[in-house]
Amino acid sequence: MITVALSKGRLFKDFIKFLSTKGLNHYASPLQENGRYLYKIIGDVKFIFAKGSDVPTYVEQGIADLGIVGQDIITENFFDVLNVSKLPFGQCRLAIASSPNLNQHEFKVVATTFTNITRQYFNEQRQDVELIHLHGSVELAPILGLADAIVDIVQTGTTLKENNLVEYSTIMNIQARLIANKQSFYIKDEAIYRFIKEIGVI
Ligand SMILES: Nc1ncnc2c1ncn2[C@@H]1O[C@H](COP(=O)(O)OP(=O)(O)OP(=O)(O)O)[C@@H](O)[C@H]1O
Ligand SMILES: O=P(O)(O)OC[C@H]1O[C@H](OP(=O)(O)OP(=O)(O)O)[C@H](O)[C@@H]1O
Repeated sequence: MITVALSKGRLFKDFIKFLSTKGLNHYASPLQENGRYLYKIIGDVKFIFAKGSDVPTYVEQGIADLGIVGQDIITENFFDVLNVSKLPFGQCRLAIASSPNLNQHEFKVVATTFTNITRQYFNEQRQDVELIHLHGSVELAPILGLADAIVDIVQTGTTLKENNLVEYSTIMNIQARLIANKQSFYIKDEAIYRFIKEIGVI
């Protein structure tokens, strides 16, 4: 038995679609059954449903052998896990955004959930900014004057557009990643290989 930690939000929906397009309905169908279940065993795979930012913790600690998580989460935080491969879903980007017609080089206060990535970016730009950490609805910050700009995830661009904000720069492109516990990857190599081959990741 191997354990796979899944993000239970957007990436979960994307993963189900990914499984369906590959004809892997023996996984997709039971996974999408309604309910408040926290894990599901399908054949010899146990899927656990966690918050995206907690997925690498379950993998790092060896509770899960594999995990599916956004690149943003594993870049923002250091986790001692194996970054096995990219997955063909969850595409989005981390971008600097604010009201139109401003000069990015004059931003002094930036609000974001991703303070580590943002700090590194502005350090590399040699631009001194104060960071404000927010947990969500980050777009409110420049609108209400809490910050000059934000660094946040942009996918379709709808949230920015509907709030009269524009993108200034892309900081990083993001997609889902398959990660693995370092020990499991060697100890449970056969079972892990069977699963990742079955879902067509290698
Ligand atoms: N529009 C988007 N907004 C946020 N994340 C997105 C978006 N598009 C793709 N992603 C990716 O999805 C990941 C979030 O996945 P998911 O929603 O499954 O996580 P979650 O933590 O369970 O959800 P939530 O944070 O909404 O509770 C992000 O880390 C990012 O890589
Ligand atoms: O470009 P778009 O397709 O509009 O997607 C981007 C929006 O989606 C995410 O927010 P989410 O819905 O997760 O809410 P949150 O801001 O409260 O975290 C992200 O933080 C942006 O606000």
